[in-house]
Amino acid sequence: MLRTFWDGMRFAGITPLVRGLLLGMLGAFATSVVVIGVGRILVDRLAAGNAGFGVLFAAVSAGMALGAFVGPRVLRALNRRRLFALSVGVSGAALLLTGLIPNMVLAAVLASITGVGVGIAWVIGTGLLAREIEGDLRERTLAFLHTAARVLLLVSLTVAPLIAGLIGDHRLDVRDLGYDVLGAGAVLVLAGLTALLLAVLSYRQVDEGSEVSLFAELIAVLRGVPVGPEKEDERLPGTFIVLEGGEGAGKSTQARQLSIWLRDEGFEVVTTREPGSTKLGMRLRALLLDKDQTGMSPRAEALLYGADRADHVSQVILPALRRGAIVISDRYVDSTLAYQGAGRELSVGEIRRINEWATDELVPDLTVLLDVPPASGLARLGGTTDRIESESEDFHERVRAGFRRLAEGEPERYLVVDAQGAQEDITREIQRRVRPILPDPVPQDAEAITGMMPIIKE
Ligand SMILES: Nc1ncnc2c1ncn2[C@@H]1O[C@H](COP(=O)(O)OP(=O)(O)OP(=O)(O)O)[C@@H](O)[C@H]1O
Ligand SMILES: Cc1cn([C@H]2C[C@H](O)[C@@H](COP(=O)(O)O)O2)c(=O)[nH]c1=O
Repeated sequence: MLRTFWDGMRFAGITPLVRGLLLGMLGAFATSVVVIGVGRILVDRLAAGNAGFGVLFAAVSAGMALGAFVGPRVLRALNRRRLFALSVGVSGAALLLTGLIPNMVLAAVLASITGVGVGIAWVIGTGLLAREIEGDLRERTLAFLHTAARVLLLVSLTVAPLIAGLIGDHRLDVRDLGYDVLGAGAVLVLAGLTALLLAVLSYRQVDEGSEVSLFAELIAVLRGVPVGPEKEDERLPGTFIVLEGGEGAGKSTQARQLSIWLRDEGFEVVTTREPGSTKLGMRLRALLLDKDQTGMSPRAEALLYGADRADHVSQVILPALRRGAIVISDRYVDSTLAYQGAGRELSVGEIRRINEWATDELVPDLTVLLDVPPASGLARLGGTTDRIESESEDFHERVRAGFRRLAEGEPERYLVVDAQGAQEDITREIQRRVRPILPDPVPQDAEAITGMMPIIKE
């Protein structure tokens, strides 16, 4: 256990985000276990007995479940990183108040608030960690997190009651006013203050430095108004669909079928691909796939794919989406995350950030992952292979696993299809998934028809 803990400590500091997440998650978790640790002593002092402890325990657990399942959905307008640090702070503040105001009813309410904070922090924290770190490192970091959580549980069940006992209960009389200082309350205050401090430290590490202050963002969310200047992609009238997968998975085939169907349905469709859909892109494609460039440094490779994408987004994809078209792209950011991230073993978190910048955070409405064993996909291609196709089998296996992990991380935005099935079946499966996200078809002469409406003419 100690070894896992130590290993994790060494890796925990890789990026400020990971460090901030671990600090915050452990801070939040500590608040819930301290409630359990000294809860027994607290309810005895408040004359609430076994039933009181049961209520306290149930309040924390129910709060955690509520926070995990409902919190991020209800508060989805708030930046997730900020919501993370804020929920750590809320669980600390609730714990602090529980310690300061010794009252059973209030303790139960505050315990549930502590639980909600912990639930939100845990669910956002694990999600962001999974996105930020890859493979073995992710396993180690999660192992570290779980070991540290167990240590915290052990400490709060043994050391916290001991400290509460050592502090003891005292009565403070100031003039006519009396205040009961409880040992258990003091432990809760200390733990609450620690969690608040960790929330601040965590906030500093995880916040991306938005131009909108946390306070302004909170007020906007509570009032139900948009936070800061609306991002352009939230207002784009078009629909962005991406086909991803390894070599020979059938992306071009399915992109073609999809565009034929959508055109028949009356939509303007732009079919495009990466790399190589702009003038600059064509030159980058030639360079990237040229076998003479074997040995190109992985970072240069990732940046060149990013450069192609930046040009592609600004010159082809965004203008089409602004017009309200349906854009179907054969490959997008996930290809870099899978090929250069998983395949070349670069940091997926770093690649993601570079690409967020390159694409101005344009995210597809739907990504269809055509999943095929590399050997089968490559066998379909035949002929000569390019620089990337001729990579080792291990490389292509890592790429496939990388794609699948991305889809597992965001199941609502992906359709994963077994690409070994018959082409027609795959086409039908894609159509079934695409249909619900389509806008109402616009007739070709819509402008003329709209212009004829009397109310618009006047
Ligand atoms: N479901 C399928 N079953 C068998 N063969 C298929 C299937 N889908 C496509 N193919 C065939 O596999 C070959 C590669 O298909 P396609 O070009 O669509 O793949 P791709 O994923 O775009 O490839 P690349 O990675 O080179 O871009 C083509 O000959 C195509 O006809
Ligand atoms: C976008 C993108 C692509 N690649 C690789 C994947 C393929 O081997 C080639 C593109 O060829 P295709 O026949 O058009 O599929 O480039 C990559 O490694 N990283 C990327 O971001």
